[in-house]
Amino acid sequence: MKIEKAYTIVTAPGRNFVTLKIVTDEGVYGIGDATLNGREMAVVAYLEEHVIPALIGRDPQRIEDIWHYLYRGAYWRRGPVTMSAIGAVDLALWDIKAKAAGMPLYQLLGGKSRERVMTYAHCTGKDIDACLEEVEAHVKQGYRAVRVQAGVPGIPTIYGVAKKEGERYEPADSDLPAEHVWSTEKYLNHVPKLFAAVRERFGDDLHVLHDVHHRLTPIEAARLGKAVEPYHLFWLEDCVPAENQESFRLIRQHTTTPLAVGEVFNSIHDYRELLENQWIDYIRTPLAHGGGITHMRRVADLAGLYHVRTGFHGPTDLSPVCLGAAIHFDTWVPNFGIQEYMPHETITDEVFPHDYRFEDGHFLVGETPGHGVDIDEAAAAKYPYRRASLPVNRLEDGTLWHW
Ligand SMILES: O=C(O)[C@H](O)[C@@H](O)[C@H](O)[C@H](O)CO
Ligand SMILES: [Mg+2]
Repeated sequence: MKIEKAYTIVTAPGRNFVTLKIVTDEGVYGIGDATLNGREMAVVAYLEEHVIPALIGRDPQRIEDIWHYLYRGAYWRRGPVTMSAIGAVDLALWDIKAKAAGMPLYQLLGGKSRERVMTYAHCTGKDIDACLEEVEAHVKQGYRAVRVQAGVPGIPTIYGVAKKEGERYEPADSDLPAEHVWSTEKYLNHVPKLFAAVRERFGDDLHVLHDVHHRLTPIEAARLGKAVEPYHLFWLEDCVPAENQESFRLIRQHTTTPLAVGEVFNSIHDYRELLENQWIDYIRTPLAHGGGITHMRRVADLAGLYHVRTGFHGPTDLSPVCLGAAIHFDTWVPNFGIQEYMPHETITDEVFPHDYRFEDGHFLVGETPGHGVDIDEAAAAKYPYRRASLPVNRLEDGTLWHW
């Protein structure tokens, strides 16, 4: 079998997505997700100029060798653009291998470790009461786990909270970055009240998660982790920027609140100290940004040594291709924790037909050979790309702040 051609498809059904399609001389093809929110065209350029020409004529079944050719063989290693490009190739190649074998991807990985994949939903509100209503609606739909984010008095816009009630939030919502105002003091004084209210109304069994989006310093994160211990969160996510892995030593010394990190990571080396020192509890890197299945299963295995579980990123800015592949991975991986789920818009689902199903707060993996997600190229062509950016944050005095 040989790779005959490969090309990128950029489409914006609701939001931007980049897809890589690899076609073989035997007619079997595979697709991978190459979407990097707000930096889509950088990955397209990397794939078209540096990756696709080097793939033509290769045997697509040699996934491991192609991965190392693109990673180890490159002078410039790692980074989100490179690793998303490699991730897209890897997902497409696993799709091809599973199709050629006539197996759903989870079978090729080693078979089912569980019957269904627990997901968590996003519940947001302009204030605590509005957020509680969202939780109520999701519990009624069968969710066992919810991420809660509510507006904070005195902060005009909070990332992760929908602009209008009943709407979802879109991370990249303007041509150039919108500017948000951030106040750590107001946030830290308010947010524990949200968890107290959730526990009071919904009791102890519901899994409750929260995302800090990297806004705190280590000692502030320690204070928050400690303050919310009575409400036993499933996890506290991205409480500090994580370039300095050592920050987590300090946080861990102060709190038993479980910590999740990694949606902006792309390499096993980003995790090494965090895992070896047992400073975190969940890894978040999606397959599409972490070099695909070939690399992320190594990260998951390393994590497993330290009782750390997976909790893959699953926002609307990863395409159904990444989500579909993740559901196969989640069905197989021994140390699975939870899968994030922000439902895609109907037009997104129409462009990306898939066989995974959502039922009663869980995903059920499909049985179609491959990862079970396809792209309708004619439908994709109807939605042209438009630049969209994530916001930036400034403190109340104008200082540019962390993501
Ligand atoms: O789902 C999450 O946990 C997130 O933090 C997202 O809202 C990201 O910020 C977004 O996916 C960036 O592209
Ligand atoms: Mg997050």
